[in-house]
Amino acid sequence: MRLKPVRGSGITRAGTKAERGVIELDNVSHSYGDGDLLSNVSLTLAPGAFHFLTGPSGAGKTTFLKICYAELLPSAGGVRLFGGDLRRMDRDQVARTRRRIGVVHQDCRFLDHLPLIDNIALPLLAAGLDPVSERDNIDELLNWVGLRARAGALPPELSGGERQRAALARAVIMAPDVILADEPTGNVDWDMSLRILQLLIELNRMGKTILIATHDLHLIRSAKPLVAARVLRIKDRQLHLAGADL
Ligand SMILES: Nc1ncnc2c1ncn2[C@@H]1O[C@H](COP(=O)(O)OP(=O)(O)OP(=O)(O)O)[C@@H](O)[C@H]1O
Repeated sequence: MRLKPVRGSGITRAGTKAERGVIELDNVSHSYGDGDLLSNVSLTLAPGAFHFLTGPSGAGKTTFLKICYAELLPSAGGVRLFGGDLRRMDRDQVARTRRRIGVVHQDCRFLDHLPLIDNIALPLLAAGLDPVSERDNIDELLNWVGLRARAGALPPELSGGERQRAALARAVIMAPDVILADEPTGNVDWDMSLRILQLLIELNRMGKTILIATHDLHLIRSAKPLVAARVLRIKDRQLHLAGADL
């Protein structure tokens, strides 16, 4: 799979030379109003790195990812995306920057009345591009995730594993530099979990930076021989680097 950059996407590589990390959080804290959920968390995601993010249910993994892709501004602290300070970006800059980050949402977020192929093309439409001219790219992506025969299916007709792979295809349609995946193997059997993990590892070998939030320690252990991954754990509102004890 080549994952060719989408033409005319407006994605800028300006500032790349100055990048230290593709995503940098500096002393980030976040509260939904009832005490800090995350407290003084810092992280630099280096280009091409592969990270897992784990922690118990409710620890703040999804919140952490939302901060990383600028869906949520943290209550305090700094966020830099591809070298740019999020708080100094205007709406257009934020939109362009977010196109460089592909997200696999925990709940997949499909439009149920649209066939799978149109759901995968949605990010193209949102970026003002013509999906028809990207048809080869979409077909190649569907092939890559093994869903070419399901292109016309509606999301409710898909199995859990098909939905997760479709969500991954949609996350990479804009050829992002970073992929954030929130429980991408939730509700699928073990063979399918490994298949999805392999797809994410393949993307990493193409140079993509990967961050996977998962509570599945078995999945993380299975990745060990396949990829040099760092494992981050949210515990007691802090981010820790997990050791060999995992
Ligand atoms: N928009 C919101 N408003 C208020 N509270 C929220 C909001 N989003 C999340 N929370 C709360 O913040 C806490 C952390 O939620 P989050 O989804 O980030 O955790 P998580 O580690 O991803 O959990 P899980 O593994 O169960 O998906 C939870 O108690 C949740 O109820």
